[in-house]
Amino acid sequence: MASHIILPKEEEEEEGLGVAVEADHDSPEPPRYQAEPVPKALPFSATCVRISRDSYPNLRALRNASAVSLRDDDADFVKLEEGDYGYVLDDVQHLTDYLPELPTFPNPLQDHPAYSTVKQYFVNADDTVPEKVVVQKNSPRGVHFRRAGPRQRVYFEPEDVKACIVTCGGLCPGLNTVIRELVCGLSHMYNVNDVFGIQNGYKGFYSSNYLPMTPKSVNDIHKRGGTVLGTSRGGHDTRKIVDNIQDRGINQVYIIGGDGTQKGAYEIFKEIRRRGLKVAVAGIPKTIDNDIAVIDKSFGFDTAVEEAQRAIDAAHVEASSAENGIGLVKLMGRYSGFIAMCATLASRDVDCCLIPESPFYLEGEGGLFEYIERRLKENNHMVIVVAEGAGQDLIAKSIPAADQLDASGNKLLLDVGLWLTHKIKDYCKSKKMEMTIKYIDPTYMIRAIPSNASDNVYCTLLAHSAIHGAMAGYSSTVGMVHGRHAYIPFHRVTSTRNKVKITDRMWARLLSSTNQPSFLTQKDIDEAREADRLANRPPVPAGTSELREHTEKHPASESANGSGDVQEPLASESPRPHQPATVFAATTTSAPASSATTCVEDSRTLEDDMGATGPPETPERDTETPPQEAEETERTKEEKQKPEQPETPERSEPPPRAAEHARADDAQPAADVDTFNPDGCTTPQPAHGSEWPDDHGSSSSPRREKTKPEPEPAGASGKRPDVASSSKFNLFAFRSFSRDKKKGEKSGVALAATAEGRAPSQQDRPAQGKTWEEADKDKGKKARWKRFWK
Ligand SMILES: Nc1ncnc2c1ncn2[C@@H]1O[C@H](COP(=O)(O)OP(=O)(O)OP(=O)(O)O)[C@@H](O)[C@H]1O
Ligand SMILES: O=P(O)(O)OC[C@H]1O[C@](O)(CO)[C@@H](O)[C@@H]1O
Ligand SMILES: [Mg+2]
Repeated sequence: MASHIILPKEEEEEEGLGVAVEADHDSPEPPRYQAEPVPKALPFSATCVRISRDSYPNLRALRNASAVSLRDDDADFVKLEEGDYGYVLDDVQHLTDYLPELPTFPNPLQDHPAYSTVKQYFVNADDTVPEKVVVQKNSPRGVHFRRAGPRQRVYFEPEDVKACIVTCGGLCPGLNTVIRELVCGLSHMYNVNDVFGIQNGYKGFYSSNYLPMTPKSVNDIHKRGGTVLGTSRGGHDTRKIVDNIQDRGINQVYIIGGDGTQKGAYEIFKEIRRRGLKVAVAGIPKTIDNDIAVIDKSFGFDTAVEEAQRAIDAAHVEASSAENGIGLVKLMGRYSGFIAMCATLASRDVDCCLIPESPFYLEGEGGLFEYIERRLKENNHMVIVVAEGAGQDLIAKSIPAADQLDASGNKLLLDVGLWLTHKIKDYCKSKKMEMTIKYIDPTYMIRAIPSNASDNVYCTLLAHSAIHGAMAGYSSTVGMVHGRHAYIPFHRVTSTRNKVKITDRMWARLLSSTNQPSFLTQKDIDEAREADRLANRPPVPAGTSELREHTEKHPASESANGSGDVQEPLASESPRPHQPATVFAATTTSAPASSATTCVEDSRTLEDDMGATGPPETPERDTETPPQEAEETERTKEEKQKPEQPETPERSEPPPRAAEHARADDAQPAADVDTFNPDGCTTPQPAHGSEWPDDHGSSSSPRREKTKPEPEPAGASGKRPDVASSSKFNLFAFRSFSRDKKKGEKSGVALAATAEGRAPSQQDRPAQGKTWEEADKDKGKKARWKRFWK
């Protein structure tokens, strides 16, 4: 009888693919691995084709490989391996890359009573995880990452391992769980008992005693917030750190921290490699802001979003208990507004969410003040959520303050919550509006709590993945990519930052959930699209001159080369004209429901702008044409074709504003098409790779108590129509259009006559011997010929 062990997805394995320890519990037990003659283990990396980006021979593969710009010195550490069908592995560093003759040992897990019963517990050495799971026919395929997990052969004997753990940067729920699971995992899985804690971040390597850690000493720490090891910013001195690692005989370094910390880990690894030390470096990404690139989400993020609900609930209670009450909640998010966005979507009590990625303005049509006034009139109260990095450009204008940096070089932010509170108060006073505003800042309270159940599980798996990787000789960051754990090269997570994409579906869902104005001008939208396009450009060759040229050309992508710590929020420099864009890409407003043809074309254009390389109906491009060029050619083609389009009433050019409406509206039905995701992770995704639930934007949630008035028809009052309601209007229009079209399939001619308010005449009837459908076709043909000769 086979034993039934229910495994988390990470451990599940397709039969036959893995290198089985036990192929089948019913079959006689196969001989133990060490009983067989052990071939000299050849790590996969040793078989890799090492390709520098300067000399990359195949442009197509290069384009598919990466949208990441690299610094020259980072390019030396890139290990790309090409396979068939555009497969590219962006591999991680391995000890044998610089110490080729290292001996290997059987993994002690094979004799472990807990693990040896598990079918195929060891991952196949060739298993990889794709960076992109949603691709189009002609779009770049992205790269693959090495799958995390235990290997059959390891590069350390348990009794030789001396491991250390350090936590750096800001706090985050789950830090203690990761520490605990590293200590327990090393001990329980690999019999490693020499584990030390480094106190107070990077500087602890050279300025504090190392703390011995045992499973017993860490047993309960996951129930506490913060980090038992202490943390700090600044103090990264690569040479001193590696001197200490070397002097103390440490050979596995586990580094838990955010983007800055991972950059530090990379520097440590490079120095270790330069010195030829047999030391594995494992980075475990930590950030409450969820701003680390590539990975689905960072640990502690779920806990933070959950805890933020309590603050939002309190704000809602305060606001709804007062006349014209406003509850304002500030949440963390220096450059990325994920916590604010997800807490807003989860709560349904929020009327407005402001994040660093989406610039906003206060006064004038479509501004925040106008919206507040309207919302209070409609509902008597409102809740605003603001991410700490939002509106920094606006504050800087009204409170001139010298830019200050923390010890790690991060910009210190001004308190947007306090500033907004005063601004709103002043505005209401000037309008003689009675109101009460309560400002809640729960930021540090959220960060300080222990992690919730799902984060605890995630932390455990991350710790285990890190241990398996280090034991197998890899140096990398670990993380979940589309629900599978992977080893990700350091350069991948340090060269870009994960941000909310305001041109993506998730932000559109938020806008339609809150009904807030998008605050975006057409310029903002264009800039955001351009940024998306740049993020999806082919990689920049490592050659200095080309890189420099590229960086000068595209300053927006500067942050992508990893040169600067601070990345300004998108479009923050642009002055905020008091003219709102009347649309937000895929969600907005009212328009004539007739332009179905434009619908197809424009939604395609939208997809193009967001990084897709072309519509399915376009002929396949020459694979060697760089996508930017190809895209431009495509656009030029389209533009050239435009004047030749027939001047039917549906296709006549609307005035600029109406054209925007039409474009956004027309994109609406196509909004179900997933937007292209050049970074592999624009919005955090739930574990197991499923899409975000599509009903985030639904206003019918039982939790949403407030009633929203029915939208006025577009243009009726000259006011900007509500985003969500007008989207529904458009969806309705689209549906009725489809219904009509179906009927028209029976007889468009007859239908046209009916629409004109007359019975189908003899003229409308099909010619003798012809069906209604054939008559329709004939009519279409005639019209086309007419247009052609014209
Ligand atoms: N480019 C870099 N090179 C080497 N070390 C760095 C670099 N950037 C930051 N560090 C070091 O990493 C540590 C943590 O950095 P930082 O304070 O920016 O926090 P973080 O890891 O980004 O976490 P978070 O921002 O989520 O709180 C600091 O000790 C800092 O000195
Ligand atoms: O006050 P500290 O410790 O510098 O941390 C504040 C920063 O840390 C973060 O939580 C990132 O870890 C940011 O959201 C925030 O700006
Ligand atoms: Mg950081």
